[in-house]
Amino acid sequence: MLRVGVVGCGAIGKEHIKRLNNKLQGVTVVVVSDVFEEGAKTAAALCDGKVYTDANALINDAEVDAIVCTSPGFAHVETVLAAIKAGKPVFCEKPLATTADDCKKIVDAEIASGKHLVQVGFMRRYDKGYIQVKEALDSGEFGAPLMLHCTHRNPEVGTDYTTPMAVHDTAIHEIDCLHWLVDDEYESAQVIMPGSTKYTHSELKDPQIMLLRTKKGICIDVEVFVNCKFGYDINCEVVCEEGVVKMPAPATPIIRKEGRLSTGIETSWINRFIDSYDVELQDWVNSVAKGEVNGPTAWDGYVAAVTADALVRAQQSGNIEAIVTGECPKFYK
Ligand SMILES: NC(=O)c1ccc[n+]([C@@H]2O[C@H](COP(=O)([O-])OP(=O)(O)OC[C@H]3O[C@@H](n4cnc5c(N)ncnc54)[C@H](O)[C@@H]3O)[C@@H](O)[C@H]2O)c1
Ligand SMILES: O[C@H]1[C@H](O)[C@@H](O)[C@H](O)[C@@H](O)[C@H]1O
Repeated sequence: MLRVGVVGCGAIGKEHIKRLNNKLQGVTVVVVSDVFEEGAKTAAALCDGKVYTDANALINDAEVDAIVCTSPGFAHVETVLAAIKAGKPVFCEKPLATTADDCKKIVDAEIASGKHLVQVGFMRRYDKGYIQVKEALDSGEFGAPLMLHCTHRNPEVGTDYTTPMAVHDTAIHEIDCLHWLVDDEYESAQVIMPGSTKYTHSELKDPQIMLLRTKKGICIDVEVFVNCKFGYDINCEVVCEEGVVKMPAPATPIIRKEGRLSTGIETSWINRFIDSYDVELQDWVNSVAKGEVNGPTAWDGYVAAVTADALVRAQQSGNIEAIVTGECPKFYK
């Protein structure tokens, strides 16, 4: 039985504690920590776990075999580096860190440790819909992919959410999964800002159109609209030489009522990707037992952060910005 400690007991921390303890096999949460003690106590009640307010105490607790890091992005680097230092596997929610420099520190520390310890929570690689699109593209039946049209819409975000977060908190999911989908690397980034919705504030331009070009010349547009009001709406359509492949949305009943034909739209990430989180974390638990990392690695987290940095520069400059990640180290091949 893998004994896990969870660092950060907010929204997704509590979701992961429940799934690790009640749904998944071969794992149990024994300790939780949060800088906010009351939050940690509430989460501990979900798993009958021990409580710390200091993440380092949790990481170095002899009862903890592996760590799940679900604190805010800015706090990830410290926890992941401490886990590597302790020689313990760590599943880190996205983003791995909020800057490429911090992700590089994690990559360097993991390579120096000589052990594969870090997995990043890019759960879309485990999503049934994206996997179906990938299988279709990999079959070669549709020819080469030429363009991707994507949307990432949230009903609303908190008032502390700012323009760069549209990249490193939200579009980071597309940044990771789209180049994986088409098996290519990014070359450049650009951001176009339409007029903003009345539901935003002075520190957040919303919506934004993010454009990515890959080395093979594939052009990707991602609409990020985090106060769209109507739902949690994730779409991805790949235009190929010989057809178009569109990701299916999870099915909901089709209703006929009062002269209207309608179907539901998810309103939260919790439900939209609920199956992906289960599959992702079960895969992590299984691979940790074998001393492996099967899912997205620290290098994937670093590549995403370099791309995110270019998009943030593009938000500020209005120009096309280069994306240069360098060669993938042998350790991750
Ligand atoms: N994969 C996904 O779809 C997905 C969905 C939601 C959130 N996330 C990611 O999960 C992380 C947490 O997001 P959330 O929505 O649960 O945030 P949240 O604000 O609800 O929770 C964060 C928690 O961490 C605590 N915290 C802050 N600093 C800490 C520190 N240094 N050490 C320990 N705890 C600390 C806070 O008190 C809070 O309880 C973020 O990185 C976010 O991007 C991923
Ligand atoms: O942390 C959340 C989460 O990653 C969601 O999947 C994304 O849609 C939100 O924009 C982000 O704030």
